[in-house]
Amino acid sequence: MLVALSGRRFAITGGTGSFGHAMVTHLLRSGAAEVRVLSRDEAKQDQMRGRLRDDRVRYHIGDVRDLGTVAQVTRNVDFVFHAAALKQVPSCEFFPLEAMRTNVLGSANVVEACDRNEVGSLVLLSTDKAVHPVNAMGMTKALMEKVAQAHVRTRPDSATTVSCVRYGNVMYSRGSVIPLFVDQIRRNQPLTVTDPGMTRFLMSLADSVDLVERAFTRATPGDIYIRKASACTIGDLANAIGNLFGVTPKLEILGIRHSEKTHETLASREELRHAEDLGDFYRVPLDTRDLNYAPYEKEGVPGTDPLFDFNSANAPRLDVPEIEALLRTLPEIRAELGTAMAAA
Ligand SMILES: O=c1ccn([C@@H]2O[C@H](COP(=O)(O)OP(=O)(O)O[C@H]3O[C@H](CO)[C@H](O)[C@H](O)[C@H]3O)[C@@H](O)[C@H]2O)c(=O)[nH]1
Repeated sequence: MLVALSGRRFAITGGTGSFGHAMVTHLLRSGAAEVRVLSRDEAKQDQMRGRLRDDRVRYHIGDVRDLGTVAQVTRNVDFVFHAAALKQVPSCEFFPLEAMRTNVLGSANVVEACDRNEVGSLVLLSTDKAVHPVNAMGMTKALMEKVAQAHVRTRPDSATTVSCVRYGNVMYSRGSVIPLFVDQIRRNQPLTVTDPGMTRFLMSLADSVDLVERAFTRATPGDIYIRKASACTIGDLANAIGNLFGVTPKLEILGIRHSEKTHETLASREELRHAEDLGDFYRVPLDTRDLNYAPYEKEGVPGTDPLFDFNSANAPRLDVPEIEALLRTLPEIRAELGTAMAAA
């Protein structure tokens, strides 16, 4: 139960996406007084309205690219979670300026609106692809983090605590590889694996929501919260999904896709140098040193970088049975398995 958050008012940008939707559901269960959902797609809002049937949710059509819209949605709310983004790697690659407009300028609007409306806490959703970015999606998310931090540096008197949470892959999110593999198994098709040795962090939606809650209630301005997620290889993931459905899947190897990394990084070694280890999480605090040139040239901090980043190759590695167990906790997989058993 979100004791600190119960009875409060929230706004969520991108509230109809997988992550936003899980957050809205969690906040309603935890006693939120009002949850405003800002998103562009009226059909998805309508579906969500039908599913949730809760008068505490208020739906706003609009785009984070418009400051006026965001300012209106964030008036008189206590907490804002910013999840709206262009997050498909290929579309951001083809249209990097569109990614800039939504992920960077849109995020700047959200920060500005929250500051003006004196929102208590704003949490921005980032991704492992923002660390040492190789594609436009990751680059714009990295800049989003910088926009959030620059705000904290330039407006230390702001009433709003601005922080970021950084995630790896959220399991079963829309358009991601797990629902794709499940669908391929259902259709009796080979599983299209890019590279069996490729690794990704795995996080359930429930764990993701938990990290946002922590940032809402405990972050200090400029923090980046990172969960120490476990990882797996894509080959093991394919086999684990096959096992769940009682098949030995055929793999069709595609090769690494455009602008894709073999391993993802959640925290760079430069960040780990000053990160606070909170058990299940890292807190990367803002470097608050004055950025005027004189102190920049003269004031260093003693210390050495650790040798390694925290990445999906050296993170705790889940084996096939462990991946199976994790997959079984997902409501979507349970529903799929129930249907598969009923059909058998
Ligand atoms: O047919 C496929 C599709 C994907 N993969 C592999 O499966 C892994 C996960 O792929 P996803 O497409 O599910 O996820 P990505 O890592 O490409 O990126 C996803 O996770 C990111 C967070 O890290 C962002 O949220 C992003 O929008 C989202 O697509 C990757 O190693 C990918 O190569 C396959 O093997 N076969």
